[in-house]
Amino acid sequence: MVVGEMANQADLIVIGGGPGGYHAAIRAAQLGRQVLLIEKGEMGGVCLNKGCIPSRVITEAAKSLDLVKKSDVLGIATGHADIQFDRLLEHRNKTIASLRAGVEALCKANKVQRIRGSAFFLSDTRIGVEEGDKYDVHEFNDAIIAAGVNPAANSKYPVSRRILNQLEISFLDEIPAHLAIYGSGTLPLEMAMAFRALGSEVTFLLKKGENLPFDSSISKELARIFKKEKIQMLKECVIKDVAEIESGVAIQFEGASGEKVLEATHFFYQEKQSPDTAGLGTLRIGIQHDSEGFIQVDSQCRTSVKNIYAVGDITGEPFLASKAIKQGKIAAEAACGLNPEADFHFLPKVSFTRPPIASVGMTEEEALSKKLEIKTSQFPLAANGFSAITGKKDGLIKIISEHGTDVILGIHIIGEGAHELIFGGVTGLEMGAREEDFVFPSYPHPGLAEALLEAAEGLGGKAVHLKPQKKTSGVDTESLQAGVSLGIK
Ligand SMILES: Cc1cc2nc3c(=O)[nH]c(=O)nc-3n(C[C@H](O)[C@H](O)[C@H](O)COP(=O)(O)OP(=O)(O)OC[C@H]3O[C@@H](n4cnc5c(N)ncnc54)[C@H](O)[C@@H]3O)c2cc1C
Ligand SMILES: NC(=O)c1ccc[n+]([C@@H]2O[C@H](COP(=O)([O-])OP(=O)(O)OC[C@H]3O[C@@H](n4cnc5c(N)ncnc54)[C@H](O)[C@@H]3O)[C@@H](O)[C@H]2O)c1
Repeated sequence: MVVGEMANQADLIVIGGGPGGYHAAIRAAQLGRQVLLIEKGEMGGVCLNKGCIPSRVITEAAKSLDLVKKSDVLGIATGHADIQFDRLLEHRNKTIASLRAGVEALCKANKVQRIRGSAFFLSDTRIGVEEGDKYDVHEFNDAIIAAGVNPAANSKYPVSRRILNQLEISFLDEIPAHLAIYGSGTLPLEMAMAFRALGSEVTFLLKKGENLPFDSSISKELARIFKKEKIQMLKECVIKDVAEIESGVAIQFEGASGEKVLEATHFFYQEKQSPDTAGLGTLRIGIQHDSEGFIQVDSQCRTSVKNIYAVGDITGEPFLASKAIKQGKIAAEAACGLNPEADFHFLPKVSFTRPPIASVGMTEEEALSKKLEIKTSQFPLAANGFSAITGKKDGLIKIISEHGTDVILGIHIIGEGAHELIFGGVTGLEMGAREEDFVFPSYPHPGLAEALLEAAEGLGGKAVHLKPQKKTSGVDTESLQAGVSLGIK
Protein backbone atom coordinates (compact mmCIF):
# COMPACT_ATOMS: atom_id res chain seq x y z
CA MET A 1 0.00 0.00 0.00
CA VAL A 2 1.54 3.35 -0.98
CA VAL A 3 0.18 6.44 0.74
CA GLY A 4 0.82 9.80 -0.84
CA GLU A 5 0.08 8.82 -4.43
CA MET A 6 -2.20 10.86 -6.74
CA ALA A 7 -5.56 11.43 -5.07
CA ASN A 8 -8.98 11.37 -6.73
CA GLN A 9 -10.95 14.54 -6.14
CA ALA A 10 -14.31 14.17 -4.38
CA ASP A 11 -16.66 16.80 -3.00
CA LEU A 12 -18.71 15.08 -0.29
CA ILE A 13 -17.86 11.53 0.78
CA VAL A 14 -20.24 9.22 2.64
CA ILE A 15 -18.84 6.10 4.35
CA GLY A 16 -21.46 3.36 4.60
CA GLY A 17 -24.55 2.60 2.55
CA GLY A 18 -26.95 1.73 5.40
CA PRO A 19 -30.03 3.82 6.23
CA GLY A 20 -27.91 6.66 7.67
CA GLY A 21 -25.49 6.68 4.74
CA TYR A 22 -27.82 6.44 1.78
CA HIS A 23 -30.23 9.03 3.17
CA ALA A 24 -27.30 11.39 3.72
CA ALA A 25 -25.96 10.75 0.22
CA ILE A 26 -29.27 11.33 -1.55
CA ARG A 27 -30.16 14.44 0.48
CA ALA A 28 -26.73 15.96 -0.24
CA ALA A 29 -27.16 15.16 -3.96
CA GLN A 30 -30.64 16.73 -3.91
CA LEU A 31 -28.98 19.85 -2.54
CA GLY A 32 -26.51 19.97 -5.42
CA ARG A 33 -23.40 18.27 -4.02
CA GLN A 34 -21.23 15.78 -5.92
CA VAL A 35 -21.46 12.71 -3.69
CA LEU A 36 -19.21 9.66 -3.50
CA LEU A 37 -20.54 6.81 -1.34
CA ILE A 38 -18.13 4.11 -0.20
CA GLU A 39 -19.61 0.79 0.98
CA LYS A 40 -17.53 -2.26 1.83
CA GLY A 41 -20.45 -4.69 1.83
CA GLU A 42 -23.99 -4.51 0.54
CA MET A 43 -26.03 -1.34 0.04
CA GLY A 44 -28.76 -1.05 2.68
CA GLY A 45 -26.48 -1.87 5.61
CA VAL A 46 -27.51 -3.95 8.60
CA CYS A 47 -31.10 -2.72 8.48
CA LEU A 48 -31.91 -3.96 5.02
CA ASN A 49 -29.65 -7.02 4.81
CA LYS A 50 -29.59 -8.44 8.35
CA GLY A 51 -31.85 -6.44 10.64
CA CYS A 52 -35.13 -4.54 10.25
CA ILE A 53 -36.20 -6.12 6.95
CA PRO A 54 -35.46 -9.84 7.48
CA SER A 55 -36.63 -9.75 11.11
CA ARG A 56 -39.83 -7.98 10.06
CA VAL A 57 -40.49 -10.70 7.44
CA ILE A 58 -40.49 -13.18 10.33
CA THR A 59 -42.64 -11.08 12.68
CA GLU A 60 -45.13 -10.34 9.88
CA ALA A 61 -45.41 -14.05 8.97
CA ALA A 62 -46.03 -14.86 12.64
CA LYS A 63 -48.64 -12.13 12.87
CA SER A 64 -50.42 -13.35 9.73
CA LEU A 65 -50.40 -16.99 10.81
CA ASP A 66 -51.82 -16.02 14.18
CA LEU A 67 -54.42 -13.86 12.45
CA VAL A 68 -55.52 -16.71 10.20
CA LYS A 69 -55.75 -19.09 13.15
CA LYS A 70 -57.87 -16.62 15.08
CA SER A 71 -60.07 -15.48 12.20
CA ASP A 72 -62.89 -17.88 13.10
CA VAL A 73 -64.19 -15.06 15.31
CA LEU A 74 -65.27 -13.38 12.05
CA GLY A 75 -66.81 -16.59 10.75
CA ILE A 76 -63.88 -17.47 8.50
CA ALA A 77 -63.25 -21.21 8.30
CA THR A 78 -59.63 -21.79 7.26
CA GLY A 79 -59.00 -25.40 8.21
CA HIS A 80 -55.47 -26.16 9.41
CA ALA A 81 -53.23 -23.15 8.90
CA ASP A 82 -49.52 -23.84 8.80
CA ILE A 83 -46.27 -22.18 7.78
CA GLN A 84 -44.10 -23.28 4.83
CA PHE A 85 -40.84 -21.93 6.15
CA ASP A 86 -38.86 -22.46 2.95
CA ARG A 87 -41.36 -20.30 1.03
CA LEU A 88 -41.09 -17.63 3.69
CA LEU A 89 -37.28 -17.65 3.38
CA GLU A 90 -37.65 -17.30 -0.39
CA HIS A 91 -39.90 -14.29 0.17
CA ARG A 92 -37.37 -12.84 2.66
CA ASN A 93 -34.53 -13.17 0.13
CA LYS A 94 -36.58 -11.64 -2.68
CA THR A 95 -37.67 -8.74 -0.46
CA ILE A 96 -34.09 -7.98 0.55
CA ALA A 97 -32.88 -8.19 -3.05
CA SER A 98 -35.63 -5.96 -4.42
CA LEU A 99 -35.29 -3.33 -1.70
CA ARG A 100 -31.52 -3.31 -2.18
CA ALA A 101 -31.95 -2.88 -5.93
CA GLY A 102 -34.33 0.00 -5.15
CA VAL A 103 -31.75 1.76 -2.96
CA GLU A 104 -29.08 1.31 -5.64
CA ALA A 105 -31.41 2.67 -8.30
CA LEU A 106 -32.26 5.70 -6.18
CA CYS A 107 -28.56 6.45 -5.68
CA LYS A 108 -28.00 6.19 -9.42
CA ALA A 109 -31.00 8.40 -10.23
CA ASN A 110 -29.61 11.03 -7.85
CA LYS A 111 -26.15 10.74 -9.44
CA VAL A 112 -24.58 9.46 -6.23
CA GLN A 113 -21.37 7.77 -7.32
CA ARG A 114 -20.76 4.47 -5.51
CA ILE A 115 -17.57 2.53 -5.01
CA ARG A 116 -17.03 -0.73 -3.17
CA GLY A 117 -14.28 -0.85 -0.60
CA SER A 118 -13.26 -0.30 2.98
CA ALA A 119 -12.62 3.35 3.79
CA PHE A 120 -10.31 4.83 6.41
CA PHE A 121 -9.18 8.36 7.13
CA LEU A 122 -5.64 9.41 6.26
CA SER A 123 -6.27 13.01 7.34
CA ASP A 124 -9.23 15.38 7.71
CA THR A 125 -9.34 15.81 3.91
CA ARG A 126 -8.10 12.44 2.61
CA ILE A 127 -9.57 8.97 2.66
CA GLY A 128 -7.98 5.70 1.58
CA VAL A 129 -10.17 3.00 0.10
CA GLU A 130 -9.08 -0.60 -0.04
CA GLU A 131 -10.81 -3.29 -2.10
CA GLY A 132 -8.83 -6.50 -2.52
CA ASP A 133 -5.50 -5.56 -4.08
CA LYS A 134 -6.80 -2.18 -5.18
CA TYR A 135 -6.07 0.94 -3.19
CA ASP A 136 -7.19 4.49 -3.96
CA VAL A 137 -6.94 7.83 -2.22
CA HIS A 138 -9.75 10.38 -2.36
CA GLU A 139 -9.55 14.02 -1.32
CA PHE A 140 -12.77 15.53 -0.01
CA ASN A 141 -14.30 18.75 1.21
CA ASP A 142 -16.83 17.16 3.62
CA ALA A 143 -17.34 13.62 4.86
CA ILE A 144 -20.23 11.85 6.59
CA ILE A 145 -19.42 8.68 8.55
CA ALA A 146 -22.31 6.22 8.60
CA ALA A 147 -20.38 3.02 9.27
CA GLY A 148 -22.74 1.45 11.84
CA VAL A 149 -21.75 -1.00 14.56
CA ASN A 150 -20.87 -4.67 14.83
CA PRO A 151 -21.79 -7.18 17.49
CA ALA A 152 -18.64 -7.36 19.64
CA ALA A 153 -15.73 -9.02 17.88
CA ASN A 154 -14.80 -11.05 20.96
CA SER A 155 -18.15 -12.83 21.16
CA LYS A 156 -18.89 -14.73 24.36
CA TYR A 157 -20.44 -17.69 22.57
CA PRO A 158 -19.51 -19.04 19.14
CA VAL A 159 -22.19 -18.29 16.55
CA SER A 160 -23.37 -21.48 14.87
CA ARG A 161 -26.53 -22.99 13.35
CA ARG A 162 -27.88 -23.34 16.88
CA ILE A 163 -26.33 -20.40 18.74
CA LEU A 164 -27.47 -17.15 17.17
CA ASN A 165 -26.89 -13.45 17.68
CA GLN A 166 -28.91 -10.49 16.36
CA LEU A 167 -27.39 -10.73 12.86
CA GLU A 168 -28.21 -14.43 12.53
CA ILE A 169 -31.60 -14.90 14.15
CA SER A 170 -33.50 -13.88 11.01
CA PHE A 171 -31.52 -16.39 8.93
CA LEU A 172 -32.46 -19.65 10.59
CA ASP A 173 -33.20 -22.32 7.99
CA GLU A 174 -35.67 -24.14 10.24
CA ILE A 175 -38.20 -23.30 12.92
CA PRO A 176 -36.60 -24.21 16.25
CA ALA A 177 -38.42 -26.91 18.23
CA HIS A 178 -37.34 -25.16 21.43
CA LEU A 179 -35.86 -21.68 21.29
CA ALA A 180 -34.16 -20.28 24.41
CA ILE A 181 -33.74 -16.51 24.38
CA TYR A 182 -31.55 -14.43 26.66
CA GLY A 183 -32.00 -10.68 26.86
CA SER A 184 -34.42 -7.93 27.77
CA GLY A 185 -34.62 -5.63 24.74
CA THR A 186 -36.94 -5.25 21.79
CA LEU A 187 -35.46 -7.89 19.50
CA PRO A 188 -35.48 -10.78 22.01
CA LEU A 189 -39.12 -10.02 22.83
CA GLU A 190 -40.07 -9.81 19.15
CA MET A 191 -38.37 -13.11 18.36
CA ALA A 192 -39.98 -14.82 21.36
CA MET A 193 -43.45 -13.83 20.20
CA ALA A 194 -42.77 -14.57 16.53
CA PHE A 195 -41.26 -18.03 16.91
CA ARG A 196 -43.94 -18.97 19.43
CA ALA A 197 -46.58 -18.20 16.78
CA LEU A 198 -44.61 -20.19 14.21
CA GLY A 199 -44.74 -23.22 16.51
CA SER A 200 -41.60 -23.14 18.68
CA GLU A 201 -41.58 -23.77 22.39
CA VAL A 202 -39.98 -20.62 23.78
CA THR A 203 -38.15 -20.08 27.07
CA PHE A 204 -37.23 -16.47 27.80
CA LEU A 205 -34.34 -15.85 30.19
CA LEU A 206 -34.65 -12.28 31.43
CA LYS A 207 -31.28 -10.76 32.30
CA LYS A 208 -30.45 -10.32 35.97
CA GLY A 209 -31.29 -6.84 37.22
CA GLU A 210 -33.40 -5.99 34.15
CA ASN A 211 -37.15 -5.71 33.64
CA LEU A 212 -39.18 -5.58 30.46
CA PRO A 213 -38.13 -2.28 28.88
CA PHE A 214 -41.44 -0.41 28.88
CA ASP A 215 -43.69 1.71 31.05
CA SER A 216 -44.72 -0.57 33.95
CA SER A 217 -48.37 -0.82 32.79
CA ILE A 218 -47.25 -1.98 29.33
CA SER A 219 -44.74 -4.45 30.79
CA LYS A 220 -47.46 -5.90 33.03
CA GLU A 221 -49.79 -6.40 30.07
CA LEU A 222 -46.97 -7.92 28.00
CA ALA A 223 -46.13 -10.35 30.83
CA ARG A 224 -49.82 -11.36 30.93
CA ILE A 225 -49.81 -11.97 27.15
CA PHE A 226 -46.56 -13.98 27.42
CA LYS A 227 -48.29 -16.21 29.96
CA LYS A 228 -51.36 -16.58 27.76
CA GLU A 229 -49.09 -17.54 24.86
CA LYS A 230 -47.39 -20.14 27.08
CA ILE A 231 -43.98 -18.52 26.79
CA GLN A 232 -42.05 -19.37 29.92
CA MET A 233 -40.25 -16.37 31.40
CA LEU A 234 -37.45 -16.96 33.90
CA LYS A 235 -36.28 -13.84 35.73
CA GLU A 236 -32.94 -12.72 37.21
CA CYS A 237 -30.88 -14.96 34.92
CA VAL A 238 -27.12 -14.98 34.43
CA ILE A 239 -25.74 -17.30 31.75
CA LYS A 240 -22.78 -19.34 32.96
CA ASP A 241 -22.10 -21.49 29.93
CA VAL A 242 -23.56 -22.42 26.55
CA ALA A 243 -22.50 -25.65 24.86
CA GLU A 244 -23.69 -27.49 21.78
CA ILE A 245 -24.95 -31.00 22.55
CA GLU A 246 -26.35 -33.70 20.29
CA SER A 247 -29.95 -32.58 20.70
CA GLY A 248 -29.15 -28.87 20.45
CA VAL A 249 -27.80 -26.53 23.11
CA ALA A 250 -27.28 -26.82 26.87
CA ILE A 251 -27.53 -23.49 28.66
CA GLN A 252 -26.15 -23.39 32.16
CA PHE A 253 -27.57 -20.44 34.03
CA GLU A 254 -28.22 -19.04 37.45
CA GLY A 255 -31.79 -17.89 37.98
CA ALA A 256 -34.03 -16.82 40.85
CA SER A 257 -34.13 -20.43 42.07
CA GLY A 258 -30.46 -21.31 41.79
CA GLU A 259 -28.23 -22.82 39.14
CA LYS A 260 -29.85 -24.90 36.39
CA VAL A 261 -29.23 -26.35 32.95
CA LEU A 262 -31.78 -25.69 30.23
CA GLU A 263 -31.70 -27.87 27.14
CA ALA A 264 -33.11 -26.31 23.98
CA THR A 265 -32.64 -26.85 20.27
CA HIS A 266 -31.50 -23.25 19.64
CA PHE A 267 -30.20 -20.32 21.69
CA PHE A 268 -30.55 -16.63 20.77
CA TYR A 269 -28.79 -13.89 22.66
CA GLN A 270 -28.25 -10.21 22.05
CA GLU A 271 -24.63 -9.30 21.65
CA LYS A 272 -23.15 -5.97 22.72
CA GLN A 273 -22.77 -3.56 19.81
CA SER A 274 -19.39 -1.89 19.22
CA PRO A 275 -18.21 0.64 16.66
CA ASP A 276 -15.15 -0.17 14.55
CA THR A 277 -13.64 3.29 14.86
CA ALA A 278 -10.08 1.92 14.98
CA GLY A 279 -10.54 0.47 11.49
CA LEU A 280 -11.87 3.82 10.26
CA GLY A 281 -8.90 5.80 11.56
CA THR A 282 -11.13 8.39 13.20
CA LEU A 283 -9.08 8.47 16.40
CA ARG A 284 -5.94 9.17 14.43
CA ILE A 285 -7.37 12.34 12.90
CA GLY A 286 -8.60 13.70 16.25
CA ILE A 287 -12.32 12.92 16.11
CA GLN A 288 -13.69 12.72 19.65
CA HIS A 289 -15.21 9.45 20.86
CA ASP A 290 -16.97 8.54 24.09
CA SER A 291 -15.58 5.96 26.51
CA GLU A 292 -17.15 3.09 24.51
CA GLY A 293 -15.74 4.29 21.20
CA PHE A 294 -18.91 5.88 19.76
CA ILE A 295 -18.35 9.09 17.80
CA GLN A 296 -19.55 12.22 19.60
CA VAL A 297 -21.65 14.61 17.53
CA ASP A 298 -23.55 17.86 18.08
CA SER A 299 -27.21 18.45 17.18
CA GLN A 300 -26.19 18.88 13.51
CA CYS A 301 -24.28 15.57 13.60
CA ARG A 302 -20.94 17.41 13.32
CA THR A 303 -17.95 15.71 14.93
CA SER A 304 -15.12 17.56 16.66
CA VAL A 305 -13.52 17.93 13.19
CA LYS A 306 -15.65 20.57 11.55
CA ASN A 307 -15.97 19.19 7.99
CA ILE A 308 -16.64 15.62 9.17
CA TYR A 309 -20.08 14.44 10.32
CA ALA A 310 -21.26 11.13 11.81
CA VAL A 311 -24.72 9.57 11.81
CA GLY A 312 -26.56 6.42 12.87
CA ASP A 313 -25.44 3.58 15.11
CA ILE A 314 -21.82 4.74 15.17
CA THR A 315 -22.97 7.74 17.24
CA GLY A 316 -24.32 5.45 20.00
CA GLU A 317 -27.74 4.53 21.39
CA PRO A 318 -30.53 4.28 20.52
CA PHE A 319 -29.53 1.89 17.72
CA LEU A 320 -32.46 2.57 15.44
CA ALA A 321 -32.76 2.98 11.69
CA SER A 322 -35.31 5.74 12.31
CA LYS A 323 -32.63 7.74 14.13
CA ALA A 324 -29.98 6.99 11.47
CA ILE A 325 -32.31 8.15 8.67
CA LYS A 326 -33.06 11.46 10.35
CA GLN A 327 -29.44 12.09 11.28
CA GLY A 328 -28.36 11.26 7.72
CA LYS A 329 -30.58 14.00 6.29
CA ILE A 330 -29.54 16.47 8.98
CA ALA A 331 -25.81 15.90 8.45
CA ALA A 332 -26.23 16.33 4.69
CA GLU A 333 -28.21 19.56 5.12
CA ALA A 334 -25.68 20.94 7.62
CA ALA A 335 -22.82 20.08 5.25
CA CYS A 336 -24.72 21.99 2.54
CA GLY A 337 -24.86 25.14 4.65
CA LEU A 338 -28.43 24.79 5.96
CA ASN A 339 -29.25 25.02 9.64
CA PRO A 340 -31.11 21.80 10.59
CA GLU A 341 -31.31 20.28 14.06
CA ALA A 342 -31.66 16.73 15.38
CA ASP A 343 -33.79 16.38 18.48
CA PHE A 344 -34.66 12.86 19.56
CA HIS A 345 -36.75 13.66 22.65
CA PHE A 346 -39.80 12.27 20.94
CA LEU A 347 -38.28 9.45 18.90
CA PRO A 348 -40.96 6.75 18.88
CA LYS A 349 -39.93 3.28 20.00
CA VAL A 350 -41.71 0.34 18.46
CA SER A 351 -41.53 -3.35 19.28
CA PHE A 352 -43.04 -5.69 16.72
CA THR A 353 -44.27 -8.13 19.31
CA ARG A 354 -47.75 -9.71 19.10
CA PRO A 355 -49.53 -7.38 19.61
CA PRO A 356 -47.06 -4.57 18.86
CA ILE A 357 -45.89 -2.02 21.42
CA ALA A 358 -45.20 1.62 20.66
CA SER A 359 -44.29 4.54 22.84
CA VAL A 360 -43.25 8.16 22.72
CA GLY A 361 -42.14 10.44 25.51
CA MET A 362 -41.76 9.63 29.19
CA THR A 363 -42.86 6.52 31.02
CA GLU A 364 -44.68 6.99 34.34
CA GLU A 365 -41.52 5.88 36.15
CA GLU A 366 -39.34 8.40 34.26
CA ALA A 367 -41.79 11.24 34.98
CA LEU A 368 -41.89 10.40 38.69
CA SER A 369 -38.11 10.09 38.88
CA LYS A 370 -37.94 13.66 37.53
CA LYS A 371 -40.24 14.63 40.43
CA LEU A 372 -42.98 15.74 38.06
CA GLU A 373 -46.56 15.83 39.32
CA ILE A 374 -48.47 13.70 36.86
CA LYS A 375 -51.85 12.31 35.93
CA THR A 376 -52.11 8.97 34.17
CA SER A 377 -54.99 7.41 32.30
CA GLN A 378 -55.30 3.92 30.90
CA PHE A 379 -57.86 2.80 28.37
CA PRO A 380 -58.13 -0.96 27.72
CA LEU A 381 -58.64 -2.01 24.10
CA ALA A 382 -61.28 -4.45 25.38
CA ALA A 383 -63.51 -1.36 25.82
CA ASN A 384 -62.94 -0.14 22.24
CA GLY A 385 -65.66 -0.86 19.68
CA PHE A 386 -63.31 -1.61 16.78
CA SER A 387 -61.33 -4.10 18.89
CA ALA A 388 -64.61 -5.88 19.61
CA ILE A 389 -65.21 -6.23 15.86
CA THR A 390 -61.76 -7.66 15.12
CA GLY A 391 -61.63 -9.72 18.30
CA LYS A 392 -58.15 -8.31 19.11
CA LYS A 393 -58.86 -7.08 22.59
CA ASP A 394 -55.48 -7.53 24.28
CA GLY A 395 -53.73 -4.32 25.20
CA LEU A 396 -54.21 -0.79 26.39
CA ILE A 397 -53.31 2.83 25.77
CA LYS A 398 -51.75 4.84 28.56
CA ILE A 399 -51.33 8.60 28.56
CA ILE A 400 -49.33 10.60 31.05
CA SER A 401 -49.81 14.33 31.46
CA GLU A 402 -48.39 16.95 33.78
CA HIS A 403 -50.69 17.90 36.62
CA GLY A 404 -51.50 21.60 36.44
CA THR A 405 -50.32 22.35 32.87
CA ASP A 406 -52.07 19.32 31.28
CA VAL A 407 -49.10 18.97 28.89
CA ILE A 408 -48.87 15.43 27.52
CA LEU A 409 -45.61 13.82 28.64
CA GLY A 410 -45.89 10.30 27.27
CA ILE A 411 -48.08 7.90 25.30
CA HIS A 412 -47.66 4.13 25.54
CA ILE A 413 -49.61 1.63 23.49
CA ILE A 414 -49.71 -2.15 23.50
CA GLY A 415 -52.23 -3.57 21.08
CA GLU A 416 -53.11 -4.16 17.46
CA GLY A 417 -52.15 -1.15 15.33
CA ALA A 418 -49.92 0.41 18.04
CA HIS A 419 -47.04 1.04 15.62
CA GLU A 420 -49.25 3.14 13.31
CA LEU A 421 -51.39 4.75 16.00
CA ILE A 422 -48.34 6.13 17.81
CA PHE A 423 -47.71 8.66 15.07
CA GLY A 424 -50.64 10.79 16.24
CA GLY A 425 -48.92 10.85 19.62
CA VAL A 426 -45.54 11.76 18.13
CA THR A 427 -47.05 14.73 16.28
CA GLY A 428 -48.86 15.82 19.42
CA LEU A 429 -45.81 15.66 21.67
CA GLU A 430 -43.60 17.41 19.09
CA MET A 431 -46.15 20.26 19.06
CA GLY A 432 -46.32 20.47 22.86
CA ALA A 433 -49.89 19.16 22.98
CA ARG A 434 -52.06 19.42 26.09
CA GLU A 435 -54.92 17.10 26.99
CA GLU A 436 -57.41 19.30 25.11
CA ASP A 437 -55.42 18.92 21.87
CA PHE A 438 -56.13 15.19 21.89
CA VAL A 439 -59.71 15.59 23.10
CA PHE A 440 -60.76 18.40 20.71
CA PRO A 441 -60.38 16.75 17.25
CA SER A 442 -63.03 14.47 15.70
CA TYR A 443 -62.01 10.82 15.43
CA PRO A 444 -63.14 8.28 12.80
CA HIS A 445 -65.69 5.77 14.06
CA PRO A 446 -65.41 2.90 14.62
CA GLY A 447 -61.66 2.95 14.99
CA LEU A 448 -58.70 2.18 17.20
CA ALA A 449 -57.85 5.87 17.40
CA GLU A 450 -60.97 6.28 19.52
CA ALA A 451 -59.08 4.39 22.23
CA LEU A 452 -56.43 7.12 22.11
CA LEU A 453 -59.20 9.72 22.43
CA GLU A 454 -60.73 7.92 25.40
CA ALA A 455 -57.34 7.53 27.10
CA ALA A 456 -56.94 11.32 26.75
CA GLU A 457 -60.51 11.95 27.93
CA GLY A 458 -59.79 9.68 30.89
CA LEU A 459 -57.20 12.19 32.14
CA GLY A 460 -60.13 14.49 32.88
CA GLY A 461 -62.41 11.70 34.11
CA LYS A 462 -64.50 11.85 30.92
CA ALA A 463 -63.92 8.57 29.06
CA VAL A 464 -67.44 7.44 28.14
CA HIS A 465 -66.65 3.72 27.86
CA LEU A 466 -65.09 3.41 31.31
CA LYS A 467 -67.11 3.08 34.48
CA PRO A 468 -66.64 5.89 36.99
CA GLN A 469 -64.33 4.90 39.85
CA LYS A 470 -64.94 5.39 43.54
CA LYS A 471 -63.67 8.69 44.85
CA THR A 472 -60.55 8.63 46.98
CA SER A 473 -60.08 11.19 49.69
CA GLY A 474 -57.12 13.53 49.67
CA VAL A 475 -56.64 13.68 45.89
CA ASP A 476 -58.05 15.75 43.06
CA THR A 477 -61.23 13.71 42.59
CA GLU A 478 -62.39 15.78 39.61
CA SER A 479 -60.12 13.82 37.36
CA LEU A 480 -60.67 10.45 38.94
CA GLN A 481 -62.35 7.74 36.94
CA ALA A 482 -61.74 4.12 36.12
CA GLY A 483 -58.34 3.94 34.44
CA VAL A 484 -57.27 7.26 35.90
CA SER A 485 -54.75 7.61 38.63
CA LEU A 486 -53.15 10.65 40.09
CA GLY A 487 -49.43 10.00 39.98
CA ILE A 488 -48.43 12.70 42.46
CA LYS A 489 -45.92 11.26 44.88
C1 LIG B 1 -32.33 -7.90 13.84
C2 LIG B 1 -32.41 -6.40 13.84
C3 LIG B 1 -33.64 -5.80 13.69
C4 LIG B 1 -33.75 -4.41 13.66
N1 LIG B 1 -34.98 -3.85 13.53
C5 LIG B 1 -35.12 -2.51 13.53
C6 LIG B 1 -36.39 -1.91 13.39
O1 LIG B 1 -37.40 -2.58 13.26
N2 LIG B 1 -36.46 -0.56 13.38
C7 LIG B 1 -35.36 0.23 13.50
O2 LIG B 1 -35.50 1.46 13.50
N3 LIG B 1 -34.12 -0.32 13.64
C8 LIG B 1 -33.97 -1.67 13.67
N4 LIG B 1 -32.72 -2.23 13.79
C9 LIG B 1 -31.55 -1.35 13.94
C10 LIG B 1 -31.05 -0.87 12.56
O3 LIG B 1 -30.71 -1.97 11.76
C11 LIG B 1 -29.84 0.03 12.74
O4 LIG B 1 -30.12 1.03 13.68
C12 LIG B 1 -29.46 0.68 11.41
O5 LIG B 1 -29.07 -0.29 10.49
C13 LIG B 1 -28.31 1.67 11.60
O6 LIG B 1 -28.02 2.27 10.38
P1 LIG B 1 -26.57 2.86 10.04
O7 LIG B 1 -26.69 3.49 8.71
O8 LIG B 1 -26.08 3.65 11.18
O9 LIG B 1 -25.61 1.59 9.98
P2 LIG B 1 -25.67 0.21 9.21
O10 LIG B 1 -27.00 -0.15 8.75
O11 LIG B 1 -24.96 -0.75 10.11
O12 LIG B 1 -24.79 0.46 7.91
C14 LIG B 1 -23.42 0.70 7.98
C15 LIG B 1 -22.79 0.35 6.65
O13 LIG B 1 -21.46 0.84 6.64
C16 LIG B 1 -20.62 -0.10 6.00
N5 LIG B 1 -19.25 0.14 6.49
C17 LIG B 1 -18.79 0.00 7.75
N6 LIG B 1 -17.50 0.36 7.83
C18 LIG B 1 -17.13 0.74 6.57
C19 LIG B 1 -15.90 1.19 6.00
N7 LIG B 1 -14.80 1.35 6.74
N8 LIG B 1 -15.88 1.47 4.68
C20 LIG B 1 -17.00 1.32 3.91
N9 LIG B 1 -18.17 0.88 4.39
C21 LIG B 1 -18.24 0.61 5.70
C22 LIG B 1 -21.19 -1.44 6.43
O14 LIG B 1 -20.82 -2.46 5.51
C23 LIG B 1 -22.69 -1.16 6.43
O15 LIG B 1 -23.30 -1.50 5.22
C24 LIG B 1 -32.58 -3.62 13.80
C25 LIG B 1 -31.33 -4.22 13.95
C26 LIG B 1 -31.24 -5.61 13.98
C27 LIG B 1 -29.87 -6.26 14.12
N1 LIG C 1 -38.48 -2.65 16.60
C1 LIG C 1 -37.28 -2.09 16.63
O1 LIG C 1 -37.13 -0.90 16.56
C2 LIG C 1 -36.09 -2.99 16.72
C3 LIG C 1 -36.32 -4.32 16.60
C4 LIG C 1 -35.28 -5.16 16.71
C5 LIG C 1 -34.00 -4.69 16.93
N2 LIG C 1 -33.78 -3.38 17.01
C6 LIG C 1 -32.40 -2.97 17.18
O2 LIG C 1 -31.63 -4.15 17.47
C7 LIG C 1 -30.63 -3.87 18.42
C8 LIG C 1 -30.79 -4.50 19.75
O3 LIG C 1 -32.08 -4.37 20.22
P1 LIG C 1 -32.42 -4.57 21.73
O4 LIG C 1 -33.83 -4.91 21.74
O5 LIG C 1 -31.54 -5.50 22.40
O6 LIG C 1 -32.05 -3.23 22.42
P2 LIG C 1 -32.70 -1.82 22.27
O7 LIG C 1 -31.62 -0.90 21.84
O8 LIG C 1 -33.94 -1.90 21.48
O9 LIG C 1 -33.11 -1.52 23.77
C9 LIG C 1 -32.21 -0.92 24.64
C10 LIG C 1 -33.02 -0.30 25.75
O10 LIG C 1 -33.88 0.72 25.20
C11 LIG C 1 -35.10 0.75 25.86
N3 LIG C 1 -36.23 0.35 24.96
C12 LIG C 1 -36.15 -0.45 23.89
N4 LIG C 1 -37.31 -0.54 23.26
C13 LIG C 1 -38.18 0.22 23.94
C14 LIG C 1 -39.54 0.54 23.76
N5 LIG C 1 -40.26 0.04 22.74
N6 LIG C 1 -40.12 1.38 24.65
C15 LIG C 1 -39.40 1.89 25.67
N7 LIG C 1 -38.10 1.63 25.88
C16 LIG C 1 -37.50 0.79 25.03
C17 LIG C 1 -34.92 -0.19 27.00
O11 LIG C 1 -34.36 0.43 28.11
C18 LIG C 1 -33.96 -1.22 26.44
O12 LIG C 1 -33.38 -2.05 27.37
C19 LIG C 1 -30.65 -2.44 18.53
O13 LIG C 1 -29.89 -2.03 17.46
C20 LIG C 1 -32.11 -2.12 18.34
O14 LIG C 1 -32.31 -0.80 18.03
C21 LIG C 1 -34.81 -2.51 16.93
